[in-house]
Amino acid sequence: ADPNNGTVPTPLTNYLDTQYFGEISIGSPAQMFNVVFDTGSANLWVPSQSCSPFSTACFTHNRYDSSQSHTHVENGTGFSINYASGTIRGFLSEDVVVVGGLPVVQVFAEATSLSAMPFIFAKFDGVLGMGYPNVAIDGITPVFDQIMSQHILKEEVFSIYYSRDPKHSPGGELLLGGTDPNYYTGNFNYLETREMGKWEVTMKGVAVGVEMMFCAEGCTAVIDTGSSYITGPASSVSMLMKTIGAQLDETGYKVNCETVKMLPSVTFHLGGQDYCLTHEDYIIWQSQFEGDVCIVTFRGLDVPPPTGPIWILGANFIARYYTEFDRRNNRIGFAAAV
Ligand SMILES: CC(C)(C)OC(=O)N[C@@H]1CNC[C@H](C(=O)N(Cc2cccc(Cl)c2Cl)C2CC2)C1
Repeated sequence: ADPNNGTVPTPLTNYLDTQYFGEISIGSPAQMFNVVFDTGSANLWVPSQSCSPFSTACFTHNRYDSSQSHTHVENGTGFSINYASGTIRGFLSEDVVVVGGLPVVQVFAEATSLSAMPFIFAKFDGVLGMGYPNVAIDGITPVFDQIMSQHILKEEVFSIYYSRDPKHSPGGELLLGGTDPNYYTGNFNYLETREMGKWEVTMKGVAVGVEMMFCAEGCTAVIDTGSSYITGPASSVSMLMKTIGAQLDETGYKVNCETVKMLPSVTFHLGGQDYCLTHEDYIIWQSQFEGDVCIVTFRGLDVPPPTGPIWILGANFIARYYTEFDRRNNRIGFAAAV
């Protein structure tokens, strides 16, 4: 009998409200890795033991050593990902991957070069993409698809809880096969995924306070558990930041901490519902020795057509709204997070 009745939890660590990751193992005997469960991508990669000696980001992270695993299967096909934020290059291998105690035989990438930016800031070792197969590079079947084909999950869904405060424990939870009532209240509101095969929905507008300011004619919102912040078209975000009196410096937007209490809410109109973020949700208040710093968790990012222009709703949105990703019905559900 399955103690979890067809659901599989993985506790997540919350690093500074910007990186949420959980532990998986690869190989036999198990080699442990911390990975971001990223709905914005669909591949699994971890740093490789055969990393180039010049890749600093590799040596500060756990590395997979295929020579130490008796379930490793050679593949060797080349692999590379160009993120907006950095690049990784490597080659494919196959081995047993264990997520929440569930083993799957999985093709994944061993990264032999990781761009220093931004991976030297990463507390996690790698990325486990939770996106649809058609987003997967090299046409590799993603981990969640391999798990669904075992027909052991109660429902073909997974849900994500991100805590809002690094001091809470756990920092979050990935639940395969269902939703976890410990982490949400009220009912779910569902939105059909816009384009088959991506975790994105149609957004009907973005309001600041009571005033509709952006996306009034409709736009695309990507629900991306692997992004720290909310991003929108650079012009829209800079107008939004001007409205709340935020200044842009080399690390992002900041506001004077004295003004935080008076900041307006920002509301996202999704599927007939209003999803409101208050300053509590979109300001990260950091007390530093030279005084408090108040970071605004919005970034401008212009994604070129045909994909863009898009808004990306990342960790700070998900921390407020518990999210269910439903592969059976191709829809996303939101409920108020506890
Ligand atoms: C087109 C395609 C390549 C599939 O696009 C993507 O994969 N798009 C990914 C979408 N989700 C966020 C991913 C990302 O930016 N990072 C880097 C990152 C994020 C937060 C904090 C840190 Cl420190 C870092 Cl390094 C990966 C860790 C998830 C890119």
